[in-house]
Amino acid sequence: MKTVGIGLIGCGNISDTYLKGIAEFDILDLRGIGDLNADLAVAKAQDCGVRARSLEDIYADPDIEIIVNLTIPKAHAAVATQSLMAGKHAYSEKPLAVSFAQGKALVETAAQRGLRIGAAPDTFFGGAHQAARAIVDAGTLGPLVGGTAFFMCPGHERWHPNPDFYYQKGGGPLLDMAPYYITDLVNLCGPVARVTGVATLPRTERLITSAPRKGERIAVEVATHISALLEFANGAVITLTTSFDVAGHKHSPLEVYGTEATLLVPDPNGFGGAVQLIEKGGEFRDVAIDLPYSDGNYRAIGVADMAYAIRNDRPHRASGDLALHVLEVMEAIMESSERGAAVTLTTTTARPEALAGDLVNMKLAK
Ligand SMILES: NC(=O)C1=CN([C@@H]2O[C@H](COP(=O)(O)OP(=O)(O)OC[C@H]3O[C@@H](n4cnc5c(N)ncnc54)[C@H](OP(=O)(O)O)[C@@H]3O)[C@@H](O)[C@H]2O)C=CC1
Ligand SMILES: O=C1CO[C@H](CO)[C@@H](O)[C@@H]1O
Repeated sequence: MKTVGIGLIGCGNISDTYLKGIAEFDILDLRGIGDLNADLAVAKAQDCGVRARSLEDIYADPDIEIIVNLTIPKAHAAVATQSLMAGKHAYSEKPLAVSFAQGKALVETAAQRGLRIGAAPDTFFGGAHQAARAIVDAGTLGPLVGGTAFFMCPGHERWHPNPDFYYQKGGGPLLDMAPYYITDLVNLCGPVARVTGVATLPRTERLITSAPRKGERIAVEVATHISALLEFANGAVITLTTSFDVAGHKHSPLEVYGTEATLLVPDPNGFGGAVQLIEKGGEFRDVAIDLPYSDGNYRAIGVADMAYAIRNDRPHRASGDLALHVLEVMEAIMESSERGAAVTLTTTTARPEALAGDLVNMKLAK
């Protein structure tokens, strides 16, 4: 099958993971990397044995079909729009955009131009999350009733070299981390219909404790502790809390309850981990994970899926519609907090197809 040319824009912290991931999928042909900071792109290219190019050059290259956008959230929409205007399919890191209106415009632009738009997270392709999905699809849980989703930590200024964006519009624990949780929940339970949320901002300033900017302070523009109730279209009600203000906790990342059984799902910011099941009257047991992509970090599999989808003329899974729905859920949580009332969503989305049908010899190859 003809490979798909890839241009990568944004050579910061997460780019190494993508460069490794892109190299793992035969369908992807990386044709160049670029960054606003051209020196950074050159240094990264030298380290990784790839080619640094100017942004203009990447947008203009007819052999590049997909632009992978690893810039900070505030730049996602502009870079994706420019990619689409240059006739390229666009795949962005999460969130799709910093507002629902921006995300909607992107999805519309892609449709008008007959191009694809997609976004991270792609961790739901992971073997553990696909195994959890198979349990739900088999009906083992019975009708879904509810669940919990928790991401809570003391904040990313402890380790990220340039953590400002986590405290600006498009950041905060909700837009930064909830995409993993909400996307996996949609993968398992289907779309969300209505949300209620309460968001707080316990600290207006954060102290960077990571190198090289240790000691600098960041002004906080967004809520950093948010609790929400997600009412799914199928009737399940799931509690979600995301926080950058919690020293530690002992909740599981994701629990899904049905009338017949409870499913424990591992951290959706990863591809693997233990999936556990307890059926009524039984004991917790580990679910066997005999699916691929559970033993490492396969970020960029969503890009590979988009590339195969282009060649095989089928929908891609980490789609613009899915990312837009997730973005609307997050924005609605904030709106609910401001208004003190539940907010009904305007979008819905189909669950992404389970992975098995596109695997050949246990590798994504269709
Ligand atoms: N860090 C992580 O562990 C993970 C991050 N992500 C996501 O990946 C994205 C990037 O994160 P991360 O790598 O940490 O961020 P970084 O800040 O480390 O890197 C982002 C890079 O993008 C560049 N950039 C900003 N705006 C533009 C633009 N308009 N055109 C071209 N380049 C631009 C920045 O340049 P400059 O600094 O000069 O502005 C910077 O070099 C975010 O959406 C984040 O949520 C996802 C998973 C994990
Ligand atoms: O998306 C992300 C994945 O997890 C990291 C923390 O562990 C975040 O910083 C990041 O933005």
